[in-house]
Amino acid sequence: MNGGIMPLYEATPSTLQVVQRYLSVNAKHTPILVATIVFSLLTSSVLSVITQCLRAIIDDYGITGTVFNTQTALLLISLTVFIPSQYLQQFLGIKCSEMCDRTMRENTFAVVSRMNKQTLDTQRTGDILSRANSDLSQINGALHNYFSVRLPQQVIGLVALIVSLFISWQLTVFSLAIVPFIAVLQVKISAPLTGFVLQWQRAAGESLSIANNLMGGYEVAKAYNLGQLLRQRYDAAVDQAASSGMNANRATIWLSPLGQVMFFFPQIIICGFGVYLANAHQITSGGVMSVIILSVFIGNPIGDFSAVLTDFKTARGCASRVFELWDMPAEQTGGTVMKPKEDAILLENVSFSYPGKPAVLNGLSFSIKQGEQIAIVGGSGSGKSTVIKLLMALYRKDEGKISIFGHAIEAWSTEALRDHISYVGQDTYLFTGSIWDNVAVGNRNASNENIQAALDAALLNDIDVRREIGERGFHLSGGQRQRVAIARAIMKDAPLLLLDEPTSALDTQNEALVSEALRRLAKGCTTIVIAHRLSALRNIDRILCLEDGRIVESGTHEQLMTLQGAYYRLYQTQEAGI
Ligand SMILES: Nc1ncnc2c1ncn2[C@@H]1O[C@H](COP(=O)(O)OP(=O)(O)OP(=O)(O)O)[C@@H](O)[C@H]1O
Repeated sequence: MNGGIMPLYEATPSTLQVVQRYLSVNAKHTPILVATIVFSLLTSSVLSVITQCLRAIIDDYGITGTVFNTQTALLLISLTVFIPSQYLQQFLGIKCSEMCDRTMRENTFAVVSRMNKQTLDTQRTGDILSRANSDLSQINGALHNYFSVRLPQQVIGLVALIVSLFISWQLTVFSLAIVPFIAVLQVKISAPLTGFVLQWQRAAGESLSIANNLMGGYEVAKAYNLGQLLRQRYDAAVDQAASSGMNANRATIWLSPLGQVMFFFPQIIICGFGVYLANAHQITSGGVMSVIILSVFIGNPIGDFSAVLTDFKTARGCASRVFELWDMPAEQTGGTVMKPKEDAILLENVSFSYPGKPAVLNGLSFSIKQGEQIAIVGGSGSGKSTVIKLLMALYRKDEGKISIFGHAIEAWSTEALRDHISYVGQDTYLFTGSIWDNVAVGNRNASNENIQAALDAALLNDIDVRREIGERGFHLSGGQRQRVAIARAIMKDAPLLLLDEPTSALDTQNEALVSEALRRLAKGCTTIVIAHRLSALRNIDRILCLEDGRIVESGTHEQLMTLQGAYYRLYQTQEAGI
């Protein structure tokens, strides 16, 4: 079902490993967990006092004929303490699960934002989103139940068990004799649950990927009438999710009646055996009454054992998927914040191939002086964009040497390197918000005057820059989007400018506007431009012609035309409109 997607884990981690990792990530929330347990203990102690008081009241009534005594007063005080104690226990339990969820979500987003591009290429966005959202929600749901209801129930059940043993160990032990057998049966039935949950979540990720395709490529999907095809794929993924979900539920359906038996069976035994013991004067009637009340508190966590198991197995499966995401290789960090030196860019014998693909760059060498403006040209798929991706450290070269502003690319801190680069691509990504917001992200310390100046320089004074531009800037034209990207780059004011066919998707009028904005942006910058229209390169300082992953010609437009080599042929082909 994963198609060509790279599996992340070689080996599935054990339950213990997943639990240990979860606990260590959330270790900082231990105090709140301890507070939950303390209030659960307080609640259970109060409950025990209440049952003891009831026992004494019933037994004393047989002797004194009155129900109003110190036990009654204690009972009333206990009931008063019980309410706030139970409130705090639940409140803290919920807070604990919410804090853990927050930590998990923050860590997951941090991991996604640091993801290595090479690994990202092999994954599906929908699957990543599903792990970062639905899997985390499943874990939170299970924890919410556990910390707010089940953990307090377990603490109360444990204290009730101790008190019950104290009142009559024979009655308590006998009534619970069946519990271990059913618990073992439940553990066996629930064994395949984690596997089903994993399949279920994977299929959910697949369906999200397909929905993502429909929304992301809406126009193409409509233009090619892909609705039905995508629907079929979506239905198949949802069918797979439903059948894995049903398998998981089938196991849990069996667990539930067994839980009920575990809850009721002890009570039936206590009633029968309790009467027998009372008749034999081995326990008072108040004692039997107390054990019956306590058995409800003991029975609650026992009866809920199946639900705890289901939640645990579900959360375990989802947590292992989330941790799998966390273990994806991150972008290389470290390196130093360098001071740019004289030389701008130097590539020596650089080779690179995408994972599992033939080499794209084969011993590529060129250098660019500071302030120089060069163009890289070449046939489709010759590796022009790949050069730009290497310079932005999105991918790491396989061999050779890349140095930027006098320092090897590996020595740079990735963030510092990118602070020195402005990039404008073919398809500009704009964030939801206004034009103003999108330009302001170019330099978070900029004044309003600076932003306005950048908007003016990018020829954006014909639009209301404060209006919302829709998701990804879809309420703007292609030319307007490009000019927003240029204004953003102007704000950044970086010394190295990388332009990857920024005008290729534009009509002539828009191209003229964007080209003028680009000319203003490039002033004083070292610039590498990948250009599709070769006739626009007449004024560029130098043109590098790429073929088979290496530079085959270099010179000005005039020089290369005179050479009548690779560039000349490209030019002729373009002029002929082929
Ligand atoms: N992420 C990727 N994973 C695998 N292969 C890739 C990836 N990106 C590009 N390629 C392949 O690498 C080769 C070079 O691609 P690149 O985008 O650098 O070419 P280009 O010269 O910019 O092409 P164009 O002018 O058509 O945009 C192509 O064969 C392409 O299919």
